[in-house]
Amino acid sequence: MKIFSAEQIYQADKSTIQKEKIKSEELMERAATQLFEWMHSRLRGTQVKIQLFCGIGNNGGDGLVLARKLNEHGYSIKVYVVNYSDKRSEDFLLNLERLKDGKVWPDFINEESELPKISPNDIVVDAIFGIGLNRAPDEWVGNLIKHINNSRAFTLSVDVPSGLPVDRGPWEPSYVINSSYVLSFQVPKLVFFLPRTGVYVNQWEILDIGLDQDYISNTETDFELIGRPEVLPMYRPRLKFSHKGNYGHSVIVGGSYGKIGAVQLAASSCLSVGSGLVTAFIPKCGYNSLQTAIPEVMVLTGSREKNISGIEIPFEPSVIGVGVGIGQDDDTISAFGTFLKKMDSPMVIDADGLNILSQNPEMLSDVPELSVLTPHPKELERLIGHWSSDFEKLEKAKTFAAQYNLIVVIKGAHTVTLFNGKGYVNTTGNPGMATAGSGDVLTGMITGLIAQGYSTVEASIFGVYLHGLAGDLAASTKGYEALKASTLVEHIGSAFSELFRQPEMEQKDKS
Ligand SMILES: NC(=O)C1=CN([C@@H]2O[C@H](COP(=O)(O)OP(=O)(O)OC[C@H]3O[C@@H](n4cnc5c(N)ncnc54)[C@H](O)[C@@H]3O)[C@@H](O)[C@H]2O)[C@@H](O)CC1
Ligand SMILES: Nc1ncnc2c1ncn2[C@@H]1O[C@H](COP(=O)(O)OP(=O)(O)O)[C@@H](O)[C@H]1O
Ligand SMILES: [K+]
Repeated sequence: MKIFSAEQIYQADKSTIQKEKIKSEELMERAATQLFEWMHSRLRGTQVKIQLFCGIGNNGGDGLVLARKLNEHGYSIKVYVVNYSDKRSEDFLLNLERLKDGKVWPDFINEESELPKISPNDIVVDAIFGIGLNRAPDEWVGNLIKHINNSRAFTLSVDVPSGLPVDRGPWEPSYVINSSYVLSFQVPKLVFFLPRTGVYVNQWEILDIGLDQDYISNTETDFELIGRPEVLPMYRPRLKFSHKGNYGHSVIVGGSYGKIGAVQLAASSCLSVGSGLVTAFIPKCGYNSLQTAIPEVMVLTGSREKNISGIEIPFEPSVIGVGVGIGQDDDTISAFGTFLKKMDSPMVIDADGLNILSQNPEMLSDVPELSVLTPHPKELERLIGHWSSDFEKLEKAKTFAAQYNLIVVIKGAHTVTLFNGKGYVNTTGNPGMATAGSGDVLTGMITGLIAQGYSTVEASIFGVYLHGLAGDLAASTKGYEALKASTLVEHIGSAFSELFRQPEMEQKDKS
């Protein structure tokens, strides 16, 4: 699903209004009717107190239309207009009159007003600011936002949490609504998925307000949300008369004394994702444990006992995944540098492989083009330097990826794969995956997919999605805390099956 910028959403709005020959107030009515139906279908007339806080722009206008409809259906409502500016939008004004026609008179809140009482049992509708927010809210508005947050009432945000800009970090982090649920119009917003801004969004849902489909399909976006519909077409089926030679020979290079488990995890996930053959290249100390732990994996050892001091692979592998547990011994660093110079087909580089690159940036130009780098945020910072917001991070990482023609997979709660100026935002995964070795599993999975003929960018997007899905399936039986990286590997098979589960079966499972 495409993730639009604010400008693109305004364009989609305009294009819909022109094409359908409707007025903007009709689009507002349509959007707010969706909000109302969402609430009504859940509340079914329950007499809970609903406090609506509406700004003076179109986000506030949506709130006023919602208030009118709730009132018409007998809900117990209280409407506040947060009067932060005298530049009220036309559709806001129109709907203010319509609300008054229904005998609902909002209270106007300004700098001098007392903060209204909000009980934790109330429902708050947050329609103060939408995507039009373009500067820091005034202090008194910020204080009202803090007051709403402190109330602990269920807070339903219209389109976006108020105070959260959609194209940058917030000016003042405490002046943003902590939303229990965001009903976002037509398209998800990038800020929902980034670590510093996603924290304001507990849950979100898209309401389809029927914006111009042609505009939506023909407009290129900088980011795309990756769900099942996006990954399914990438899947490469296994053929009936195929043999192991058809699915590639992966090599995992890594490990050092005390960190052989990283290779074990990467190699077993590489096999589980379908690589035809897998060989591990490790220091001697890991030989027995690895051979015992995974009989299916072949093992090559270097000349040293405790670390890798030279990388010699006596055959032509389909792909190499390098770096997990490899350490940063001086000899390992120079072995890695020499190895990069020799290699010209894309590889997957993780963990200490990335740290070696950060400390020896001259090696970066030897990394084969279209290789996949899989940093967690700390490793990324070592590669591209410090950032002051998620947006700056993404920009810097995009520039870095373009400079070396690489794929950069920024791991996290919503892993973002960057390639060719575009970001692919993953939707699977859970906090149970914040555990030792889960990154090693991802490295093995991406490597194993490339071995089978997936392009490196597809392997990254598909691998990240499948890795998160394996995590979600694992968490559904193990819970978050007990989830171990090896449990992820065990769930790769069911993650594949889950990809093809039919929607009817989902319905059945829910009942
Ligand atoms: N296609 C869509 O997605 C639709 C969007 N609509 C609504 O329209 C909203 C956008 O409306 P607007 O463009 O009117 O903007 P907002 O309602 O988000 O903000 C109101 C206005 O306040 C001003 N402002 C911005 N930051 C401020 C600050 N810190 N202090 C004081 N004033 C500030 C700006 O001039 C802005 O236009 C969306 O979020 C959505 O709720 C719907 O009404 C119709 C369809
Ligand atoms: N809160 C989270 N939600 C979803 N996925 C997560 C979360 N925390 C970590 N992950 C995933 O787990 C993996 C962790 O990788 P990494 O930090 O390299 O771990 P390790 O070095 O221990 O292998 C990444 O793929 C990341 O996206
Ligand atoms: K809002």
